[in-house]
Amino acid sequence: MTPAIDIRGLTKQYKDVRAVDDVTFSVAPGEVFGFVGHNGAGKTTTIQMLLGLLRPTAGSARVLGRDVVADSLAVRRISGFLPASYALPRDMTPVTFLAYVASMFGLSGKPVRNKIDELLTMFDLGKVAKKKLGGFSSGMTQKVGLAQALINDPQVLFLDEPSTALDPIGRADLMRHLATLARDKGVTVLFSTHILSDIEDASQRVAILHHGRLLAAGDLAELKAAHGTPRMDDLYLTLVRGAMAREGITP
Ligand SMILES: Nc1ncnc2c1ncn2[C@@H]1O[C@H](COP(=O)(O)OP(=O)(O)OP(=O)(O)O)[C@@H](O)[C@H]1O
Repeated sequence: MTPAIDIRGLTKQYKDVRAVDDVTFSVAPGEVFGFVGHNGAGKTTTIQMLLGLLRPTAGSARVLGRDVVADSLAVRRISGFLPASYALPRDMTPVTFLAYVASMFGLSGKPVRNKIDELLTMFDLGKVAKKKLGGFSSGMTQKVGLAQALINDPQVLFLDEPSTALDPIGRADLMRHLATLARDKGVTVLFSTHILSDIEDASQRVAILHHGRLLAAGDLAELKAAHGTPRMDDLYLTLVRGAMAREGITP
């Protein structure tokens, strides 16, 4: 099966920092894929390269067959993106903001109004649909962020640390939404996180990044079995300690 996201030797060198170092993995169509790493591991840089927002120093990547450098506009058209940090326009409401994002994709009229209603219901934002975004809590802001990422009915969804601002109920709801999108609509989801329990709840397959390098990628159950670690946090610690030992760093 052709992967939905295919990353080969992807590398990003900033002046003196190799933020992403020769990373290779793929994501199958319709899966919720977990992209794990500590703060500064290179998750955001990778996602931005996949969306054509940053140019790789080396390597390549394709999203549904489109090259992320040569065909970045096409990639963005079929993708949804929730950045790790962003500010919503304080004077807009969820309705006006979602209509605005839709207009960036050239979408308007009744189909967009229906889509906005669907997203407001999905994220339980109906009661605040006409309230100014300036007064929203971080959890509600996150829900509006997720709604905007879905306005264009994306085939691939990139979520950069989507659960960070959510409380336990919001987090469980998010994981349920992601599973539903993948199962019912065939949406491919790549979400980054450093919250290991999110991965266990949502993903069958994962990639684990450490200081820009891929420590492991594949089926989570198989990785746990291969390393004799029944839990995700044990697997993560085992892989990180192994990497540190190879680099001559004592924990
Ligand atoms: N524009 C930049 N110039 C120089 N270095 C950068 C730049 N952007 C990111 N970096 C560095 O690249 C590395 C990877 O950063 P990145 O934001 O991709 O990590 P991350 O895994 O998303 O982290 P977090 O979970 O904290 O968001 C870090 O060392 C960071 O300081």
